[in-house]
Amino acid sequence: MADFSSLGLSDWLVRQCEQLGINKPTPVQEHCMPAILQGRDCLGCAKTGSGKTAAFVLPVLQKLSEDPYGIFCLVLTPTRELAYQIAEQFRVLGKPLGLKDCIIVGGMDMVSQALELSNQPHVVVATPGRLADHIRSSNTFSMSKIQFLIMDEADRLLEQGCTDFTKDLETIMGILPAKRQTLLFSATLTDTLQELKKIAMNQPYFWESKSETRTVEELDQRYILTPEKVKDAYLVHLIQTFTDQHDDWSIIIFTNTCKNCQIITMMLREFNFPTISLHSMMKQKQRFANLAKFKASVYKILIATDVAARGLDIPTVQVVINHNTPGIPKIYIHRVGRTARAGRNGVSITLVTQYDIHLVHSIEEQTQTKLKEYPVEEKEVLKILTQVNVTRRECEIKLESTDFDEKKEINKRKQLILEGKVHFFFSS
Ligand SMILES: Nc1ncnc2c1ncn2[C@@H]1O[C@H](COP(=O)(O)OP(=O)(O)OP(=O)(O)O)[C@@H](O)[C@H]1O
Repeated sequence: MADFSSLGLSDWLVRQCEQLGINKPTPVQEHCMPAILQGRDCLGCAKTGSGKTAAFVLPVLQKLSEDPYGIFCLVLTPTRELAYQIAEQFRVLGKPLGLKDCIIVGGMDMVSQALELSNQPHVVVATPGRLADHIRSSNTFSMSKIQFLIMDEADRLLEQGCTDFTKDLETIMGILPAKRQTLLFSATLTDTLQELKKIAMNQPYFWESKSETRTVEELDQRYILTPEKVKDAYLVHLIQTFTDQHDDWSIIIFTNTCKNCQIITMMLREFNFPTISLHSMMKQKQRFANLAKFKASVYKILIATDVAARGLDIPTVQVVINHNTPGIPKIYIHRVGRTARAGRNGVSITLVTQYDIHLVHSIEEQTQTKLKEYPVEEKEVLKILTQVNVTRRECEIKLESTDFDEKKEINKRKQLILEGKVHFFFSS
């Protein structure tokens, strides 16, 4: 198997990798890095936790060290937390270079970001919306000489989901030079491959990990069939069992809405579980603070919406619980990919109601994996059912007495105004 030197990396970068325990290239690194170093565009599709970030960070740092200037590289990514994580990889691996990076994401102060942008950082890591805002509102920085455009979670950036990046991407592409290298990475590129090939036009090198399944072998994928009303009791029972058995485990629980995320967090706290939440209705500083506390294992349980489904790399996460069955198999692949990363083992448990069975079938079809039933002592679950449901109801009432729904409405309207769909702030 190749080592990093034989792939074309300089000794200083190989040493940096070794310091981080990155000794042998993973397949996505082994295949994509030489192509990138040769100056080709690259589309890399490899499973979750397989080292895609280093597959683009390392060759960019290598090229940057040969001809350092700012702004050399732009990385786009769909979520703010992911932008910080990617910037950190650049910073740690690029330390000997004195790398200057700059993170441009929504929810943070725009003035200080503008100042940082004008200081010509080597690498800018951004979410599309905020970067497009800067481009529209200021002329104090130029990206006309960037050598690399990287889209991490590229399929998400291009798909027209609830957050549609199309307009912002058009604005960004408008200021980038045509002569550049474009690198696109994701665990789920194939659905949007044709669109992505239009962005990476420079004879793109395409690499996809060959495997029968789309999830990693180290992941034990389970389901529990449950009536809707018993879901929370199963959840409490599962967490109780895991925390009784393991001191060092962290758990991520994915929920379908911000409100549900908030209620489940409140409910689990009533049962004295060390729980913290992450969703888009929270202030950005709070989001970062909560994630940092979870990463540091101050809190062992993170309740999150799909804002945390992609890319986050937290090695202590041993269990992912899907409180709802994801309607889109791709979302399932990213959610369960928060565990069993970099060769570690992990378990995912999806709570499935009778109305979700067809969703499980399409997940199984897409991932080419059969989910196995997770054995649970039903008697134990039924013992706590009433207490759990009463606690949940109490939490719902508590949340209703706050301005949570009102805030949600205001956020929605702000979004519509920003998208130009409404031109004034009306009151209902
Ligand atoms: N060659 C390597 N050897 C060992 N560990 C590695 C190697 N390359 C990367 N890693 C580690 O593997 C973990 C997962 O890498 P990374 O976050 O880049 O995965 P990914 O492929 O981007 O996953 P996702 O699709 O979920 O975003 C990280 O902690 C990273 O430091």
